[in-house]
Amino acid sequence: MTPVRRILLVDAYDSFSNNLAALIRLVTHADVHTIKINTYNEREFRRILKSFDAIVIGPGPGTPTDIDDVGIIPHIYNLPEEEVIPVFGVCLGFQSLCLEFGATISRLKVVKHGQSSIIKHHGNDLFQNCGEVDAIRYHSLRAEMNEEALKELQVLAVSDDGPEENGEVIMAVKHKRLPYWGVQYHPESCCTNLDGAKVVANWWRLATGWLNRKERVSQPLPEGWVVPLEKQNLLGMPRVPAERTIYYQSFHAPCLDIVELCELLEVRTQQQFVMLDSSAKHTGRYTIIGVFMPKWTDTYTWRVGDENMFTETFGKPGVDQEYICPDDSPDGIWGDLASRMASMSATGGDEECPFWGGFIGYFNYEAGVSALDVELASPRGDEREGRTKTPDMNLTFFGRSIVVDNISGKVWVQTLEFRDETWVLEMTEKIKLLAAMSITPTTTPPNEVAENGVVTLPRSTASSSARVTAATAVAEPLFPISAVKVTQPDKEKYIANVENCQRELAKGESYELCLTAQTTVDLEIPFTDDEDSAWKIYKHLRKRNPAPFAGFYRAGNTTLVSSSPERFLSWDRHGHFQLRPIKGTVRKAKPDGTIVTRREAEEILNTPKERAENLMIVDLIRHDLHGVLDGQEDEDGGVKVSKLMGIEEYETVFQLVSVIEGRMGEHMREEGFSGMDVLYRSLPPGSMTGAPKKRSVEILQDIERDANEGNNRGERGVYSGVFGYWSVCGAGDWSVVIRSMYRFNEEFHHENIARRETGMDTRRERWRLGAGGAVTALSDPEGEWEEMLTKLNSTLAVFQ
Ligand SMILES: C=C(O[C@@H]1C=C(C(=O)O)C=C[C@H]1O)C(=O)O
Ligand SMILES: NC(=O)CC[C@H](N)C(=O)O
Repeated sequence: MTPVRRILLVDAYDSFSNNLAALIRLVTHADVHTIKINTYNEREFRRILKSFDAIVIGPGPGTPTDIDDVGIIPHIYNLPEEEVIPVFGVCLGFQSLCLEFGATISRLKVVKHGQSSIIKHHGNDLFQNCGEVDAIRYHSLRAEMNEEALKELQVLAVSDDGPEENGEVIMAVKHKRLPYWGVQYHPESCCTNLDGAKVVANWWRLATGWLNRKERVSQPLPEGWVVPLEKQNLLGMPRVPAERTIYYQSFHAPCLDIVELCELLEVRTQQQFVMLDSSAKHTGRYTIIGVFMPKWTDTYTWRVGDENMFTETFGKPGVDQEYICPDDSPDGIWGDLASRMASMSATGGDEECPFWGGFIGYFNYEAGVSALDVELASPRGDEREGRTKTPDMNLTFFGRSIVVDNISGKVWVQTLEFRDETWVLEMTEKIKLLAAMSITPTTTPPNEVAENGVVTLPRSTASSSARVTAATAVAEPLFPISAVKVTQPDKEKYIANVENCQRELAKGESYELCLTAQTTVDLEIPFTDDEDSAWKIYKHLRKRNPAPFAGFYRAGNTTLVSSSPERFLSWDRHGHFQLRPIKGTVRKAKPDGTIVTRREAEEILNTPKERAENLMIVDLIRHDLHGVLDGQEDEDGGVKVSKLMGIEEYETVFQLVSVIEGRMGEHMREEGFSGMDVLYRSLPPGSMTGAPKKRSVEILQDIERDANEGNNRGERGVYSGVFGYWSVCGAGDWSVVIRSMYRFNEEFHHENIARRETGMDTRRERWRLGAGGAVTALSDPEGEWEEMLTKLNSTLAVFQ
């Protein structure tokens, strides 16, 4: 039996390399190990190569002429004769091959990011038995041949971009003597056709042919070869059996009104209140309320870089600190959460109910950036206001909860606490009574529910127009206009930043950048008005901009009011994962006052620009999922795109939405992996960064820092983070914090005391809103500004 071959994938910090690894694994049946371009020095690298049969050099940001972008790669082509090893280069890897043998690297006149081209080839070598190759390209740079290069390299394929664009662009080469091949396009993209992916099989046939002729045999892996980091789980030990048992009551209450339910639970007067809501009847389905228990419910907050986590217990004065990690371990807080959850997992809940108790809260954008191992700009924006006041992680653990299925009308009242049955029974009675007193059924008839729990909206444009009109109708303002001061991003600055982004795209530093900007709303509220502003805003937003991932979170010094349409990541207790990135936005209201129909939206969203934007994120998310889920022993593991660029209708916009799914097999879960491993390794959400994620985050941090004067200093804060739950039953669901607003409860605390003392009649509070959009090479800066405003206005309109 021939031993299993080993392939080394050298990753240049790209967001598609795990897709490439998955494709190679599938096609070659070899073991694929991934290292970064700078994991090893030259000496170590050469030693390691002896254990491999071939190298794949992946795509990446930057240019092959810059050593920082390619690291170890050039050494691969300069190995002594006896160490030569077959190579397959993709995009940056292809360009580095061409550069090494004399080609010149220049910029494309018209860059190609997420767009497809027909690749012209002769059906030989890499393209043997390939029919029409329709392939996705992600590049700003090109390799151009000259006499010197043509002595060594043979061109195998080109694409003809036409004289208006780039003319003929080289798409594949091989070395004439040495076992080196490369392609400029991306065989691993989900939109490259099968003939385009076949080159990997052909390369492997050619590479193994060469290996056999040379009788090159690889050595065993070096002693102590470490498991790639991604394969270590946060828990660091096998799954622990559940110790707790949940007690619950369930009943049907189709007339239950969520707002009334929250008011029954005293949202108006409670200092702390937490709810994940589904106010639109598609995608989202459940409303989950975490019920605070005096002296019992803990809220955990943490700041990036801190060794301590803070714990605040509801109804108890003071804050406790707990040591969690040394500064240099990025896993610290995440590992800590995984252990906490392991010790709290429970059994005995209703299979139908997604949440049985557990953590609810958010990780902000900066928490995600640090999980990606990118250093945060310093100093942090709020440093002078006290570090604990603006947590990057803010989670509350709930033993008591109420869950409402907004489709079937089923309600669960549950507790994880010991001897807490009385609370469950009393709460059940209260809710039944509340529902009985309600008048109109608020749930959707079950026949609109698809099998997967996703409800499709009616296609009728007439009904949608009516709804938009209602949503945009001028209502009584929530706060008197004179009490509201809005500070919006500066238009010129935003447009200049779109252009800054596009300059980076043209250089090959990124393929797509999700640029954002911050808006603040300062309110002056009479001391006599004791109705809580946050709840007032939420109720309004719930009606005005109903959203599948809406929610309200007030704990740990923060109030977050969300009407997000975007699921980031969900997982169920059986290891099924789902991500639903949105990219591509059309505003429904036209400037002339009429409404965009679904057909018109389809026309706008079916353009290369919008589809490219969406595709890049789909490929990026596949990569994120592959990163954790690949290499499982269970056969049912894997990643698939179950919906590509569907059009979804929301209150004020149409959006292009894709769905990517994956499965974590039982074997992995037994080892101790959980949904948190996937969440941790997928932050921040790719739809809020662009691709490749790491470089894009770095670029955006620079660009946005410059844009955000005032106390944000380029931080996105809760906006762009994720908001959701991780339940003791093993399930989780997290949305992207967009179309949302938040405030830090203690901001102006001292000023407000002074105001009252000096006899002023108003108190101050500041709400923060972010908005943005993906910038690509095809973006029109003015259009991007408009798109940002459209998104901003979906929430800002509450104040106008
Ligand atoms: C950046 C925002 O939204 C993101 C960007 C989108 C786009 O570029 O079309 C769509 C949804 C979100 O992923 C926002 O709402 O502020
Ligand atoms: N996808 C890639 O590898 C891109 C390579 C290079 N950064 C370019 O833009 O051309």
